[in-house]
Amino acid sequence: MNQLHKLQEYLPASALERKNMLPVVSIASAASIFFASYRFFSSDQESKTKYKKIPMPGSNYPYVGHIWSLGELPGRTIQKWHGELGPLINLKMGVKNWVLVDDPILAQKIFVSNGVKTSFRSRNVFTFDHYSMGGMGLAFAQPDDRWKFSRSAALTVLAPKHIEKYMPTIRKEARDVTNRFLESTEKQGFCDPVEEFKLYALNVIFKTVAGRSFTSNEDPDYKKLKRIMEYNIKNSAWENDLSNFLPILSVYEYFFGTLAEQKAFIRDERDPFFKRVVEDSDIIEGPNVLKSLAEAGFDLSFNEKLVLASDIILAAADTVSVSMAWNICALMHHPDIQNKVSTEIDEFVKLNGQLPGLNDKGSMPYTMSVMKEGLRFKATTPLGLAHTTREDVYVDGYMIPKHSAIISSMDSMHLRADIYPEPEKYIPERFLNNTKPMQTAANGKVEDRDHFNFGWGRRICPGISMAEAQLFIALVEIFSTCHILPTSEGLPDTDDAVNGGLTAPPAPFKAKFVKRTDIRT
Ligand code: HEM
Repeated sequence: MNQLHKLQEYLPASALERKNMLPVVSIASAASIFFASYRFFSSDQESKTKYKKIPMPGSNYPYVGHIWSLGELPGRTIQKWHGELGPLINLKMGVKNWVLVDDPILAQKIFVSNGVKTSFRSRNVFTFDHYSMGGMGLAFAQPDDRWKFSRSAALTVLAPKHIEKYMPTIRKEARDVTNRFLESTEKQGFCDPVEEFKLYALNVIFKTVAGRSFTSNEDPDYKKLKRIMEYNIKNSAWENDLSNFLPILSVYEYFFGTLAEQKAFIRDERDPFFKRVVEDSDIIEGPNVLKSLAEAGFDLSFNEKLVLASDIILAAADTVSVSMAWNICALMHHPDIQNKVSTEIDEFVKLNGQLPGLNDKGSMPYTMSVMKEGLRFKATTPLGLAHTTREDVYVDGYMIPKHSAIISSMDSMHLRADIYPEPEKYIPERFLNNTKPMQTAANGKVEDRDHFNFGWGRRICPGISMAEAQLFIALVEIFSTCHILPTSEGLPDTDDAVNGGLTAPPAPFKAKFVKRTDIRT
């Protein structure tokens, strides 16, 4: 249960009506709001009145603002609010100001044209102080010189030419997960794609970063790493950082006990595990990202390497496994589309005598389109990773006050009918005219982007090519060998998602992976 759920149990929405609030809570909260208001309103008052007001949804309770109204899947609620109020909306999240955008052109202006002002991260105790050891690594560091150095290191070692080195690993893991699907279906009549893709994604990224992999999801080290990953993803989400939004709650830290527990988790679980990863990476045979850093001339301290390794594994594993699981969930509803992918692969094999590899993506437009449509159909991170601004930002007649979190509403952006006709339908053909590599599309003109899952500007995901390699090769391995069928329980519900913290995976579902008998050679 996250902090928000705990608090909502104690304080249901009805208790938040102004008349019901305890005076003491009111006074303390009012003090917090005053403090926050001072920060917002210290922005140039005069210029503020000249700018268009950013619409705000009505369900805004006293003191807590919109926190209570976001629901179990905030991305969905926010999508509804965008539908009612337009491409830019303003939420009051306790003392924090959130501005959300679902129009890519406007997002480009905010995150890219104003990138110098809008590339900060919020400074949370867990992510900044504990997880990133005071701003090391990439994901939660502020965009200072240290971050720039780590980012350039990551971009170098994750560039396509380096990824070539990891292709045998990706291929092997994709084959292994396919075999596990088939075996599990044979043994018990079904398999669990959400869980199996976790092992696939963690194995690939752990082998890439640290040179090691796991043989099964019973391996104690695998269980430990999975726990570290899940804990970090969950605790990096705003729902577990409530005292940042409602400072009054820091008084009640004992109520949650979360900060102390988070600090202990990093100290007692994350750090020892990753200390070993960094130490072993030098002596383990074969290529790995940590070795490549030194080979490419990036001299990072031990702790910088530890946080960077943790960042890459954390950012890569959950996102890739969630994206794959959603795509399979959608494809189960479309046997015709599965067949088209299989046919494209068969034709490639007939011509070339082998399965397509990374450099053959150009000959596989339909498979590329399926990969992209999977990412569009269900956004991996419904709210991306929030940026913050330290100065007022002026865009299209609006003023975004300094210290606001700026969020790309991924769910909503990917379901805009003006960009993606019939957005609720899974139609890979919509990408047949845009099959360029996702890295190229993401860094090109905004009008030519395929989708927006990898975020924006200076903080755009540095792992796009690695993600593409894993998603593409997994599709190739699976559909060169299998059909995916529903079990007797029926098809999975493509609307049934789970709040996983930063990501929103599909609710667990069962599938039958059956060996193809129609392979055309
Ligand atoms: C489908 C897979 C993936 C998705 C959807 C995804 C999405 C994202 C998003 C939305 C961000 C935040 C961008 C922003 O702030 O605007 C991000 C950041 C990041 N991603 Fe990915 N990612 C994926 C895979 C990967 C992989 C495979 C790696 C590494 C091998 C990776 C490494 C990172 C890192 C280190 C950051 C932090 C960058 C920074 O703050 O400077 N990601 N990713």
